[in-house]
Amino acid sequence: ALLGDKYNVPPECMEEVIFDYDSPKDNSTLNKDCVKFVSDSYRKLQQLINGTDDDINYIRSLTREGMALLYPGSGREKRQAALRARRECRSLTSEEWRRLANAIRRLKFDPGNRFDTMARIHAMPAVIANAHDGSSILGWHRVFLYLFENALRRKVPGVVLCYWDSTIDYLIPGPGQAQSSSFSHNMFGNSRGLVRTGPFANFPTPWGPLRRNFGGEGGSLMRPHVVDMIASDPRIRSHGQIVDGQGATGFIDSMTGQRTSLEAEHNNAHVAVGALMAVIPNAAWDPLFYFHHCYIDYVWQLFRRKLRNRLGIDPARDYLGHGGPAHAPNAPLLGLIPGWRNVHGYSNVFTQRVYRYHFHPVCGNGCSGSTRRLLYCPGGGSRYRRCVSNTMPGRAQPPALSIAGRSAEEKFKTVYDDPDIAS
Ligand SMILES: N[C@@H](CC1=CC(=O)C(=O)C=C1)C(=O)O
Repeated sequence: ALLGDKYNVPPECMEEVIFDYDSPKDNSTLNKDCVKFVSDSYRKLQQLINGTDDDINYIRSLTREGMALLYPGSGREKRQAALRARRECRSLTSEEWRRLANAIRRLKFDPGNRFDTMARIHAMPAVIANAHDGSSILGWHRVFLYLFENALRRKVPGVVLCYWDSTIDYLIPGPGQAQSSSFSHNMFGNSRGLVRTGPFANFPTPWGPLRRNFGGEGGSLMRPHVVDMIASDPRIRSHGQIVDGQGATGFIDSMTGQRTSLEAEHNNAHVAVGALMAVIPNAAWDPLFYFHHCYIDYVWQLFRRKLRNRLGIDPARDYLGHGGPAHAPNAPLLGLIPGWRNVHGYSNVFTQRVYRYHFHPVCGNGCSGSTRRLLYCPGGGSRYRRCVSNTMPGRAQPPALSIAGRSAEEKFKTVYDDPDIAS
């Protein structure tokens, strides 16, 4: 378990990290060295993210709460709740989506603007180096999404993040991706220019009102066959093949013969959305960032599940440290939970104790039970045939799958064994 790990917070200091040592009642009983360890960690964090006292107090309470949820059994936590179920955003009911979008709006517009506090963590130079272009990208963003989700749940109890499976938009035939129902007022808002529709319309950012530039800067949405390879091809069996950075190898995309990785595909989707999303220090100001990263975390979970169930490899022990010193296994996981090292982002604890994923929308699960007519099943093929995004009314395209989508499904149709992913 993580708690006993020699690189973690000293086990005798867990109480101090998790619980509020500032309260007079508790303070007398705490180990003074641990109190120092914790306050030093937060002081460093404050310098790192250039935060105000107010920011840092907020992050401090968020990380404490996060630790207490991750480690039930330390005595004072609530009874363990059911795992949060993260789903594809378009399969939420209108009411579920409204509540989630509202939580994001409140995080942004309630006093304190914690939405921007979180975005600034992702933007700091040392964090950028730790969280991109190497092994730690996956774990760093997993922990970040977890804290962000907890922040949303403080605004609207019970909300759970959803993921944007952009392969569903990729599969729109012809040039219709920018008119995908993802970019309607019902979902993420328009894909080009100032975002004027949907719940994030006119979101203020340090670079002016939120804008997107879909398709204007190159890139590509997530490609279905690449996701299917990561999820199921037994030759992709090491984290070194799905991240970038020094020492990482990637894998050969069977369709193009080019080398790629999950990280590279993820970059391409950032660039496809364009504007703020295309630039690392700006990206987390577009709420789409969180839905896209939730999908990357989902695909990582498919990969982890393959490692464990099909290849007998514990994903938590496959932290390889590609990408240079900031990605070394025991280098600090910056900007998040004090005392954590990069390896801790690969822990199994999140999907064992906090959340699980619903399988992405395919014909065999009724497009994940979606009722909002944002998706359709193209018919034919196996039950794992992906649902496809509708385009906005009046701009409908004839339903047909791209060649890439169809051949990938034929090749990998038997490999998704259990449509609902427990851990
Ligand atoms: N800068 C990356 C894309 C990108 C990656 C990120 O992780 C991000 O947050 C924002 C953008 C590229 O050009 O390929």
